[in-house]
Amino acid sequence: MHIDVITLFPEWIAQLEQFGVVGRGLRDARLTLAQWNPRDSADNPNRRIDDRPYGGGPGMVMQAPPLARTLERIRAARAKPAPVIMLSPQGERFDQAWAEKLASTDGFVLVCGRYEGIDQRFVDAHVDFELSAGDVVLSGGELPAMMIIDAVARLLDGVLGDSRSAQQDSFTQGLLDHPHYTRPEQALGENVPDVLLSGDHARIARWREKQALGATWLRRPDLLEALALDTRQHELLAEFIAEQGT
Ligand SMILES: COc1ccccc1CNc1ccc(C(N)=O)cn1
Repeated sequence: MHIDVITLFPEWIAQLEQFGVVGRGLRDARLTLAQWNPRDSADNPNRRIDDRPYGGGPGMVMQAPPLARTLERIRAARAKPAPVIMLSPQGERFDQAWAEKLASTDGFVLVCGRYEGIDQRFVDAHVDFELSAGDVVLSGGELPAMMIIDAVARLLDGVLGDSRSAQQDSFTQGLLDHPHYTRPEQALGENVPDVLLSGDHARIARWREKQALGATWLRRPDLLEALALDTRQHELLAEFIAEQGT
């Protein structure tokens, strides 16, 4: 998996190699990253790559030609053409399903805009997907890009310690996660739920699924709508709801 990132702050993206499981994945080359600065493709001595918006208005817009030349350099360096994804508040919401989709590709290009945005002619000519990290306006696409890189890297073989299937991430099977506890057994004046100390793995799995169903019902009923719960899950959720009143 190879990810090319077009960004005005290449050293910021390169920092991903320093930290955590994704950093190790990068150092072990489970996935590889390359950063491309559009300023290196500027056609002026001041390396300007933005200009004032036609039609007036505040701020600056990233110009199309330096971005297009940057993409040409990426194409020349890469064997196969890869999908071009631009991060923007106008994009489709990035979610775990998108992470799974991207993790099954050979790689992609991430375009990080700054300023008020990117000249629409670059978007029309070269961008395959516009993705958004959420309904929030940021100073640039770099943080959403790093979020995508992290979410995808975790899904690649050899990046997470134990096999990924052992890491029941929340959103697995479309539910929120169950609560987690660890030592010490007494902490902040509270104990650990007895079931987790019982050693009864079937009972523990049942409790965890019930908590995941309950948390989803309480916080994200929209996710629950999207799921076809089986009979057992309906019974577990009913039990959770019945206990809510107590
Ligand atoms: C006004 O900013 C832009 C406008 C257009 C493109 C890029 C930017 C850069 N900013 C971004 C980028 C992404 C997200 C997101 N929600 O994923 C939020 N802000």
